[in-house]
Amino acid sequence: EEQTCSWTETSEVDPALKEFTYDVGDGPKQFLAYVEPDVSSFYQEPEGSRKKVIPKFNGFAAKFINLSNKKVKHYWEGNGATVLMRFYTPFSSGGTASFPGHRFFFTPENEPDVRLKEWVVEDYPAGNIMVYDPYLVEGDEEKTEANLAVLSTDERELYDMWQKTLSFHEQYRNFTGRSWLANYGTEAPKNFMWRSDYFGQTHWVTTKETHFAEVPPADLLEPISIQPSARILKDSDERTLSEYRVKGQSTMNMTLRALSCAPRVFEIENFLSEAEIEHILELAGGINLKASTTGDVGSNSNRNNEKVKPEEGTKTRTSFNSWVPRERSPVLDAIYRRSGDLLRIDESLLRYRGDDEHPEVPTKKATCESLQLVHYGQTQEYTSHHDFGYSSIDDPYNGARFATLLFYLNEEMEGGQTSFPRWVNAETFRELQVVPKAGKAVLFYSQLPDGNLDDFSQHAAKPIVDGEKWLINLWVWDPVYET
Ligand SMILES: O=C(O)CCC(=O)C(=O)O
Ligand SMILES: [Fe+2]
Repeated sequence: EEQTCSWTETSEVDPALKEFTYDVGDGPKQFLAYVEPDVSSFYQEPEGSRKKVIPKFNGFAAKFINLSNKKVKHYWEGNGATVLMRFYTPFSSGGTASFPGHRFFFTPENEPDVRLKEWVVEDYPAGNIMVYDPYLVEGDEEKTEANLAVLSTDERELYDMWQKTLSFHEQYRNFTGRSWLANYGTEAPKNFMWRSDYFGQTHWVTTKETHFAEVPPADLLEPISIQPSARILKDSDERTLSEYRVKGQSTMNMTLRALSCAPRVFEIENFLSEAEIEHILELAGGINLKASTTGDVGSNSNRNNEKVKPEEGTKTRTSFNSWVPRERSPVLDAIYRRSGDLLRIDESLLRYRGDDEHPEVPTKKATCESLQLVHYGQTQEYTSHHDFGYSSIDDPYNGARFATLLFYLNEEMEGGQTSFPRWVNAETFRELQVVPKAGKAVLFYSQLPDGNLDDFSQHAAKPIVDGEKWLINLWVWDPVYET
């Protein structure tokens, strides 16, 4: 068989995964936890030869947990203003990117003056997880148990699941130095993850989805079928609209280059061709972009936790965006297939599937979101945030965003870099900045190889100083996408 990527499949375990023993109350168990390697290894140098530089940026993910059977309101208090963030349904969690010293509080749903619990965010990682538990009497199990008697059996089950998660979190943090931001029981990602062992590490992967050399005529760019049976391509099948692609090329190589090891960030030059960019921007011309609404890192359980409209002046995201489904055009479908090859994720996982396609995956739905088209004008930005959210404690799959692919559609704007302020390195306290270049893709993972959410994946789109920025992004989930 012809080799299609630089990575040979082996049973080798990622050396950053270390076994530790924990106990959440039902006996000792083993877990393979991600332990951040010594920074020297990122430079391929002997252990201890380099020292990690503490970044100037001191923000991180603050996760709030409502361990009560009542709906509560979550407020942020800062800069002299009190801002309602969102509602939390019973036993749900949510979060936001925060900084040491920030103040938050919970109130009952209809009593804004009653503060059920207040927090001042501490340093990382101590300040990661904020719990409101009205039943707990510190150091008195008997009284706590008596208080818990008000819970129904179902509520008690959720409460106990949270207790296991919190207990695991503490043991995991003692072992790894990081907070456990996922639910207890979350497994290692099912999807393939490219290794990023040292700066500049490269991987290559081939794709049959070669570049479009010209934009096909409009009548060939109509939406395609969503029927799984119409989507299956055998290896030997010709790719769609091949007469408009680069001539004489049946496969194309893509090279991933590691920009950061913790978090794992790669750049891929020339992922999109000029013609593909032209097509996407043409589509964009017919799309009515809306002001971006995301501001606080949500829990995935949007069905429960209503967000509230961010107040003017507190928006973390000032760009405009729109969702573009994969089936919108055959060229977009090709870009999804190429993205699947890049991530080494079967393309069928990135669309609605037939019964015989990946029956081991518990849903038929795509495990990714629609492409998101984003436009930033002068001064617009997306302040530091995480792409992940928190799955509900009773989500049997613990689905969460896994990887983000950003595709830049233009270049030479001033500002507009994608920054990773917490990248682990031994040289500078400044953020890692990726400069947009037309056709370039950036890949980063929001999960760690042990299934935890990667707090260090925090990133921002720097404000546009001059010009504008166009980009599309693709969010891939693991193991399933649930809303
Ligand atoms: O615009 C960028 O460079 C980053 C965008 C981003 O972080 C997002 O859309 O989640
Ligand atoms: Fe993002």
